[in-house]
Amino acid sequence: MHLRCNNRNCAHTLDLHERAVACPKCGDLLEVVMEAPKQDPAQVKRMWLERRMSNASADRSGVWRFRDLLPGPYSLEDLVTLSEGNTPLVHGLKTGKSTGLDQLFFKHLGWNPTGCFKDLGMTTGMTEAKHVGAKIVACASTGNTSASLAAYASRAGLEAHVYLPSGKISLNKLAQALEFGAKIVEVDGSFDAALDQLLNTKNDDIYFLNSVNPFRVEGQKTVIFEMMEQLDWRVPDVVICPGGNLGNSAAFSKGLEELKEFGFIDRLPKLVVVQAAGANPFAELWRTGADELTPTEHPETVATAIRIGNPRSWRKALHGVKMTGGFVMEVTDEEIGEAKALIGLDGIGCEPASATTLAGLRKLHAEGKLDRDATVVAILTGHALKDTDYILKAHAKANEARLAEVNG
Ligand SMILES: Cc1ncc(COP(=O)(O)O)c(C=O)c1O
Ligand SMILES: N[C@@H](CCOP(=O)(O)O)C(=O)O
Repeated sequence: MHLRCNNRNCAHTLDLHERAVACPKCGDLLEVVMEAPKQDPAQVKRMWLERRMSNASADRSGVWRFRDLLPGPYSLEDLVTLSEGNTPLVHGLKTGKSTGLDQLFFKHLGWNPTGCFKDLGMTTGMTEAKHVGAKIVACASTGNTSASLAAYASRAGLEAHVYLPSGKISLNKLAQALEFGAKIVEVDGSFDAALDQLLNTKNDDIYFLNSVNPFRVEGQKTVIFEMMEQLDWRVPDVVICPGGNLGNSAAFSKGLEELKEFGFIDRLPKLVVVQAAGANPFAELWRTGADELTPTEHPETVATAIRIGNPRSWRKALHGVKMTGGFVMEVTDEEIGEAKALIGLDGIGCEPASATTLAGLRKLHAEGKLDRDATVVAILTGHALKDTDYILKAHAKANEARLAEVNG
């Protein structure tokens, strides 16, 4: 197992535990090159399931029970874990009807310890940070990464610094970062500016834990392993997820590629990535077929988690979308709001960014592009209570409209 530059023309390799987030030769992102497990896929699948029944801390984690396809080896006592993962696949009822799909499932990653998928990448990233002797861990964030980093850092006994676009993140997420003891650095400008500022910080004591860190991607790819297990290894037709900084899309692509390469599955679902229309550089790249991504200078959307103009993992994500025969699309804030309300009425709930998935599916259905018999897994990335301000404002607006109707 080692690190390799993601640029196939460079393919520079580094030792697995070298502390780098970019290739020292060409500056592209790095990835962990995984080796096939020693046992055959059927044996590994059985082992993964059996671990769910075990009481050992490493096995209770819905990330580390897949450790045969994760970086390591780490001593099991050294894993920084909060028993993340093991999130359900929930059948979409009203939401299914609204998309004409009988087999619509939500993989709800918002039901993780800090209410977001970031925990899956943070357990692997923080374990590696501890392994290489880091003292300070840091990230830029639209809110969720900072909450998760803060929680896992306190679990690991490390100092957490979080760089946040001032006044631009949900207070619920800020409250989490404070609760878990992070040091807050407010940055004037967008998330992209905050990430630039952090990445340009010349401080060797700081260990970066945004999804540009390949160890984050490793944990997040286990979503695919768990989803396949829950579907009894029947490959769905579509996996649809929101696109912000594109760490998740990159991770899902890697998870799918490894399962296919190592003989766990024999075909791939289409990976569909949905962006908000006001923060859509990846959707634009897809639409125009350009070779390079042009960042959106002033990204704007109600879905603050994906208010991102310069997604760093776009090359990895593009590889995955192309490899699976998928595509990239965008939805408006209004469409996000309608979809979010429907997910709420299904008794599930999610934060605005997550609702891009259902909004995308509703759009595809309206265009006649969804097959009723298709099995579709929509990835919900954050819990409903992550952005209560959005919910209260949306309901105040709905009440005003109702009152206006009653009063003629
Ligand atoms: C709730 C939520 N959904 C979606 C995303 C987008 O994920 P990614 O940045 O991995 O594309 C983020 C953060 O970026 C998020 O916090
Ligand atoms: N939505 C994210 C943005 C950056 O996340 P990362 O996964 O690239 O670290 C957040 O919550 O900050």
